[in-house]
Amino acid sequence: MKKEEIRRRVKAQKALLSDNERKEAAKSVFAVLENSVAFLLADRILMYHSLPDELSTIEFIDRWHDRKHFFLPRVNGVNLEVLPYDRSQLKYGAFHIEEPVGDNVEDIDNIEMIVVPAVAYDRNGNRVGRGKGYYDRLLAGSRATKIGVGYDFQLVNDIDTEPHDIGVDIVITQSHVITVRHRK
Ligand SMILES: Nc1nc2c(c(=O)[nH]1)N(C=O)[C@@H](CNc1ccc(C(=O)N[C@@H](CCC(=O)O)C(=O)O)cc1)CN2
Ligand SMILES: Nc1ncnc2c1ncn2[C@@H]1O[C@H](COP(=O)(O)OP(=O)(O)OP(=O)(O)O)[C@@H](O)[C@H]1O
Repeated sequence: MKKEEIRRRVKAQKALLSDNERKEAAKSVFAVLENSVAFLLADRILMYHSLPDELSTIEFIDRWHDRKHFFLPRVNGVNLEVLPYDRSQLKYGAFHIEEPVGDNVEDIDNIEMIVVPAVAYDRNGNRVGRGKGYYDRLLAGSRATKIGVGYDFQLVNDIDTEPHDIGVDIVITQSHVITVRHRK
């Protein structure tokens, strides 16, 4: 399926969710994540600070921030920078997403796990984002374990990929956990 078509469909399905469905989905997806070997082994983890239409990461970050080193992305022009998460030091940035402040930019090589937001994933770990290529550019330089999380309907049958697309290693939704094989 074409990326534009996927974006349109997922947006329509998100609009139908109740607050309770949103809450329950985030709870169960992050419960799977926190019990995964990959998460238990990782200390330095790049999360995303959720937008209202994404699985909420707020409760999860709150729960674990004393025990893991969390990082968040910050938009800088066409690129994402990675900075340490500090709850008291967040500011609304581009796209009205809360981002870290300061100049403590982390080298992406030091990140062991990345929870990658997306509009949709398929069973081969391909992803469709919001169409600006931020994560494709960031992930191109990283060997971290990449985890995609989303609602069940964000797992789609197949995604038309382009050469610059970088996929994820694991996809977690409420009803599915997919470990992608044969990734480069
Ligand atoms: N929570 C979160 N943080 C993130 C991302 C993300 O997808 N989710 N990003 C992932 O790249 C980067 C920010 N990129 C973004 C790109 C577009 C839109 C956005 O709201 N797009 C509108 C379309 C508006 C427009 O075209 O300008 C939309 O999707 O409806 C948001 C974030 C970095 N941080
Ligand atoms: N590694 C890269 N280097 C330069 N440009 C890139 C790279 N990856 C993607 N782009 C550009 O970014 C634009 C958006 O790509 P695409 O539609 O695949 O984004 P996306 O995967 O949906 O978004 P995101 O990665 O932000 O979640 C494309 O025009 C593409 O040319």
